[in-house]
Amino acid sequence: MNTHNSVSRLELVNITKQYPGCLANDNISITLMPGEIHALLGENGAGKSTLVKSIYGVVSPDKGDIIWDGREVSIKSPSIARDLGIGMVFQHFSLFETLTVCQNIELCLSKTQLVNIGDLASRITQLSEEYGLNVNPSRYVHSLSIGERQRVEIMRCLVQSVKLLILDEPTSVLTPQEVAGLFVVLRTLSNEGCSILFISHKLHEVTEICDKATILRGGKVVDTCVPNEETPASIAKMMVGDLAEQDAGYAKKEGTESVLCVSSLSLEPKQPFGTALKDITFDLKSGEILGIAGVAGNGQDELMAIISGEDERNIKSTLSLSKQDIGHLHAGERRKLGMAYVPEERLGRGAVPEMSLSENTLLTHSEGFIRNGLVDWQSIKDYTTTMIAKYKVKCHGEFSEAKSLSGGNLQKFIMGREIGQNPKVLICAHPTWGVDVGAALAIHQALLELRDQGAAILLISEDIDELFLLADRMSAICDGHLSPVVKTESTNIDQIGQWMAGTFIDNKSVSISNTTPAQKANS
Ligand SMILES: Nc1ncnc2c1ncn2[C@@H]1O[C@H](COP(=O)(O)OP(=O)(O)OP(=O)(O)O)[C@@H](O)[C@H]1O
Repeated sequence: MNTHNSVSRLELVNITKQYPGCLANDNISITLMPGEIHALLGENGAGKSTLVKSIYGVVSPDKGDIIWDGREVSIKSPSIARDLGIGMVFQHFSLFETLTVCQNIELCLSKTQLVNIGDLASRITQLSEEYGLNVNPSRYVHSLSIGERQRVEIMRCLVQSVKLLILDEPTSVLTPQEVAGLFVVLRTLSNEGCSILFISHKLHEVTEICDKATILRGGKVVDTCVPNEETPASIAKMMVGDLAEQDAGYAKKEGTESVLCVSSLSLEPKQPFGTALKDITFDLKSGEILGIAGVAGNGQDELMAIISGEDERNIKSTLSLSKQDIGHLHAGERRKLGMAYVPEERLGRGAVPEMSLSENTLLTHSEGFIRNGLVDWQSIKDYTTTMIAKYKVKCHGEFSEAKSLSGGNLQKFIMGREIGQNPKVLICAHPTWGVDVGAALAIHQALLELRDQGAAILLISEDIDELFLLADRMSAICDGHLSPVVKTESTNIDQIGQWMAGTFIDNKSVSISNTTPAQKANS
């Protein structure tokens, strides 16, 4: 940490925010010095996002003071926050999909900032190289993967020369190499005097990068610590009270008969900057978890969309479920055959923000809740209530709108809703994105139980540690090619890391999209 002077960068004094029926922040006081990297920790629903939204002017606190560079300020809107030098990267990104990266960044800059910057596209390219972000200013946001969108959000803050950068779970969608790259960026910013407020559930990262941590529970500060004097386990204990048992490793299983077969699947991308799938062949067996690792933007989205039926193009017999061709069926028909699906984007694709949790349940449970052509609302409500209890989803009840849930709680709900259907095949991206340690353990166990009951689970993730923990067989995707599929026990992180960079592809001239500088150096 480089504390350039003794005046604090940001001081929060007794911040309090009440939502109907929920005291989200209860008299929270925190001080951040210039250059300090400060972690904000706590289980799902502890009040972290609400607090940082108050700093960024998205939420207005009912009570409390914000002192910025030694003077009291009232941050009534994000533009005021940005003018002060506060930048924020949200859990759910706020980018316009139909605009380019450059246009998106331009939108949040004032006229004066634009004049000072001059040629914005060149500035983005320059910062991209300086910080190793690999952000192309002319690409359309709709063509970018989640990981790439996050880098655009970070770029948006860098362009504005921020003095405080707030990151809400920045690493949950990044590969190990990208996380390492991000940490280099954060350390550089810290050395330049920029303070960083970092929300994360990945405690080993907190102990690695953060100078201080504040732990919230039930909207209150319950503890503070210096992370590198702690262990992930001791911090977890501060967060959730009694220590959640750490994942020590689960027994690997061998699948039985093939349930989902993908054979020689080649497909042009639907989006202009998407990735073509190239001759993908694999089978997913009953009673196994198959993990597919990959750097964001290498065909994962396209593969998930075509398997789930979200991409409605008819791929004929290249896709079969229990020996029945399903390439021509739409998503609802595939669900009826026993397929469930958890997309990586929870708000918007995994759940409709304005609908209640019960209504969201109905959307993906085509079977079971319709009787004689009528919706059986009581059964839907009962099912939703059971899932809320089972996965400890913090909300007011089945009637809560999806958008009122904290990110981790919505993820728990979506996972529970899909697992609860006892699907034959579960296609799932980032199952524990933004979920706290205790809940991640519950989701892991639910996935393993589902596997042990005979379900076939396809896990597509950038979290390589989680893939090694859960998957029985592993593979990697690069530039739309799928690597060989091997037993997890017979491979290691190095090999999968190399496959993620495309070393298995015969044609050496293949372009590796979205690789970080570190990966390029390795490949
Ligand atoms: N707009 C809203 N209306 C009602 N309640 C809300 C609203 N936004 C948040 N809450 C509630 O406030 C509490 C704190 O939510 P917050 O999003 O701050 O938690 P969090 O610590 O960031 O959780 P996570 O780790 O899951 O992101 C939760 O119980 C949440 O349901």
